[in-house]
Amino acid sequence: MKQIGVTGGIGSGKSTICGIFRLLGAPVYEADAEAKKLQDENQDIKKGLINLFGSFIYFENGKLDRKKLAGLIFSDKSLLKEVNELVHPVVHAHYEHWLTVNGRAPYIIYEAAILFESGFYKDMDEIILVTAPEETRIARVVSRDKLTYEQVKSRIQNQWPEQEKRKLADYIIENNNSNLVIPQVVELDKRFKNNGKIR
Ligand SMILES: CC(C)(COP(=O)(O)OP(=O)(O)OC[C@H]1O[C@@H](n2cnc3c(N)ncnc32)[C@H](O)[C@@H]1O)[C@@H](O)C(=O)NCCC(=O)NCCS
Ligand SMILES: Nc1ncnc2c1ncn2[C@@H]1O[C@H](COP(=O)(O)OP(=O)(O)OP(=O)(O)O)[C@@H](O)[C@H]1O
Repeated sequence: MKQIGVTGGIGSGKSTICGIFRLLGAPVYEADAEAKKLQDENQDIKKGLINLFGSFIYFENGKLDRKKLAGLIFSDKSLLKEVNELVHPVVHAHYEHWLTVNGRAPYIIYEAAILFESGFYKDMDEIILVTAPEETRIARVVSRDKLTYEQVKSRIQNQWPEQEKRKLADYIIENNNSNLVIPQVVELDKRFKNNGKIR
């Protein structure tokens, strides 16, 4: 079983691409979505975040105030690092467990926005980078999440520049508004199912 990492900057289209892999039968682990669930449920993360910020970072119903956390960490690199160091080991342990259940498929997809930044790319057999021009990505996220241009920019400033990611990627999916993405994903799916060969 191959572990395929899918990454890309904010708004590049990772989730959209992973949705196509899922339709083709691949198990997909969504690290960012799982991180959000674990921030609400895992007691070690909850205690750690309350220690760092105070109990106001959680709502009374026990859910994390993500908007508040985002406002604090994306403008402060050292706080972001502390939060990452708290959350990432728990997500990785959760993923290892998920693999024991889903690892019988020919390949699995591990989707994460900060696969390179976290260092977890080293555990992957191959890496797909999803790309789109920065202005396109910002426009997509502003429209999807109702964030401001500046809020999206501050997240981009905490992610590796595209040219650094390109150097470490095995495959690149161009998800601009002119390339068709489904054929690019279908070709990669064939390759991964056939052990690297295109038939
Ligand atoms: C800080 C949080 C609560 C803000 O929530 P919010 O709903 O506003 O944003 P959302 O989760 O939809 O993230 C949108 C995008 O922001 C960017 N982003 C998120 N976390 C990070 C981060 N730690 N570093 C850099 N960029 C990030 C990504 O491009 C992501 O796809 C949330 O982003 C979060 O939980 N981040 C941690 C995710 C994580 O650690 N993932 C990796 C697991 S190994
Ligand atoms: N080729 C495309 N053309 C037009 N819109 C697109 C395209 N690809 C993705 N989108 C839209 O852009 C937005 C961002 O895509 P998606 O959520 O897949 O990105 P992501 O990389 O997972 O984002 P994030 O890092 O913020 O989680 C979504 O609203 C999606 O529907």
